[in-house]
Amino acid sequence: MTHMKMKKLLRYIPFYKVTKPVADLHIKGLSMDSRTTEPGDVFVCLRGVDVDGHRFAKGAVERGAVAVIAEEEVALSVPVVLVNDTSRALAMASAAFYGCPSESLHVIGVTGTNGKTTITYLLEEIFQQHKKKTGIIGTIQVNIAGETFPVKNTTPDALTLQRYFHKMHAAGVNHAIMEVSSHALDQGRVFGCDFDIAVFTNLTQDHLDYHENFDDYLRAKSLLFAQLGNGYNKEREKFAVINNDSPQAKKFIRSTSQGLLTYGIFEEADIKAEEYTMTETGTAFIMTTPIGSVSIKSPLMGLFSIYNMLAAAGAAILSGVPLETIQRSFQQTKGVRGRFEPVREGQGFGVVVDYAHTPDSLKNVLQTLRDLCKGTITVVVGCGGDRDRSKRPEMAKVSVDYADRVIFTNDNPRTEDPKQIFRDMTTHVKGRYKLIEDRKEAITYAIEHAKTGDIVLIAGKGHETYQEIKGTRHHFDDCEVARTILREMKEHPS
Ligand SMILES: CC(=O)N[C@H]1[C@@H](OP(=O)(O)OP(=O)(O)OC[C@H]2O[C@@H](n3ccc(=O)[nH]c3=O)[C@H](O)[C@@H]2O)O[C@H](CO)[C@@H](O)[C@@H]1O[C@H](C)C(=O)N[C@@H](C)C(=O)N[C@H](CCC(=O)O)C(=O)O
Ligand SMILES: Nc1ncnc2c1ncn2[C@@H]1O[C@H](COP(=O)(O)OP(=O)(O)OP(=O)(O)O)[C@@H](O)[C@H]1O
Ligand SMILES: N[C@H](CCC[C@H](N)C(=O)O)C(=O)O
Ligand SMILES: [Mg+2]
Repeated sequence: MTHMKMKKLLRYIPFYKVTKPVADLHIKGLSMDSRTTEPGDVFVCLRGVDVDGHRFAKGAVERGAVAVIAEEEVALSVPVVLVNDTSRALAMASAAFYGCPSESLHVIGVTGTNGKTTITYLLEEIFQQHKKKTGIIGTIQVNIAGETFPVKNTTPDALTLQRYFHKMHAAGVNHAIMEVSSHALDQGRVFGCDFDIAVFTNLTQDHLDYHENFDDYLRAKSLLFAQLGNGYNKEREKFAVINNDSPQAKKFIRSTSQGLLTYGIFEEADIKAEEYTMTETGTAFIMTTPIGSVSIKSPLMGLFSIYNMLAAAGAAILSGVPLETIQRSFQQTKGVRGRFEPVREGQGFGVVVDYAHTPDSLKNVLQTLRDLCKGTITVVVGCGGDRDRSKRPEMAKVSVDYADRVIFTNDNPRTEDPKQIFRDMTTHVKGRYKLIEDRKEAITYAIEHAKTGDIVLIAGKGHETYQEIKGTRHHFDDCEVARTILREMKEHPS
């Protein structure tokens, strides 16, 4: 789509008031950033977390914006469309501008504190086995039928998101799988998106820097289920796939009026894992489902991986995938980059890189390692700067409670002083840890002190390839660093 009539665009925005007639106005695009606005664009003023986009409306008009969507009157030479909520208006306008592409895609949204990326990749593998063309949007990257794009956010802004859906549609993708963050739900980034299936993983502490409290975090997450079925396409049935073992399951179930499929291990559920076992090589269980039972063997480790497989299986079954395909896919899965990823250079101890950056995920991973480890467990971990401060002492406590040796180090201090982050982390833990600010030094120390049968967990950064310090991103990759150290040790044994 290269242009559209403003009149048509406005049909998708339910309530608005215009300051000047827009009947004959042709628009060439939408913009939410005055720095990149182009002639013919409609500029949408977003009330940001840092600044108020209304301040930039004039600048956008100077760059050629032909209309502005705003929440308050702004004195401009072009028509201003007044709405209650510009974020949601942007989402609807973006969907309209790109021809509502999500309506013609089979869209699966995954939300929850942990497991989103993993489940989306499990689903990508299943659908590819099922010979579907996939598009995936999430923390690691966007991948549209094999073409990849770097990401700034786990869930992109509404305009970028609709552009990706449009690209998917044009590339012949039929299955779009995406992570939906609580920030995205709160800011209406996915408001213009017609989800067919919404998956809930779990809800534990994170992001309380952004959300006022845990209830506010829950409310944001539940919006995905509340908006299920609100799209224009009423022909296809919509489903919520809910983890019934989560203490919050009922609240999510109550948020939707659409179909429901539950999964779990301990509570009653439509999809259940029974007789599960865990070994050094993975997990095995019997998966009972509404379409039959199947025996699952997978290289994925830990109880949390079983939950991720059940969630993926739920969405896949609702998408018409046979159980045998799901079974084969779980057996052959390569896992996800930076999620419980082993680094093997022939050393006699284990090194695992994992993206655990919340108290609950760290606990899950350390518990899983405890069951596998014959020796001692060392954890190398830090807490991100400019993020939830209240999770810092919790993550430190989990480290000290579940690992034998604890090394606290930097993990993207961003604009914060690392020493303040360490102070926050260690207020309630006494002794039993070592502080090594430089992450490479910390990893080196952990690996050099590991003995046969031990395990070193390097947590928090997973797939990330940078360390952000004072606004600058320096190249840093946990797997790469660990591999280099292990190789040097092999070449120069001391
Ligand atoms: C805190 C937060 O959520 N920030 C997001 C938000 O930016 P913002 O509200 O701060 O925007 P702003 O800088 O205040 O600007 C407001 C408006 O003015 C405009 N502007 C600004 C300056 C100017 O000169 N001209 C102009 O027009 C901006 O384009 C914007 O439209 O909206 C942007 C567009 O959607 C996001 O990219 C940005 O994410 C930042 C980068 C971020 O770090 N977000 C994190 C916290 C986040 O969203 N994380 C979640 C979850 C991660 C996970 O757990 O997996 C995610 O989905 O990534
Ligand atoms: N179902 C789960 N329950 C608890 N912890 C999990 C679960 N799945 C994965 N984890 C842990 O959480 C970490 C992050 O997993 P993943 O990247 O799949 O989650 P995410 O929800 O996408 O996270 P983010 O919000 O950062 O994008 C993993 O490295 C692992 O330690
Ligand atoms: N998407 C999450 C990832 C955090 C990962 C951790 N390495 C950190 O930097 O805190 C966030 O931006 O909050
Ligand atoms: Mg993710």
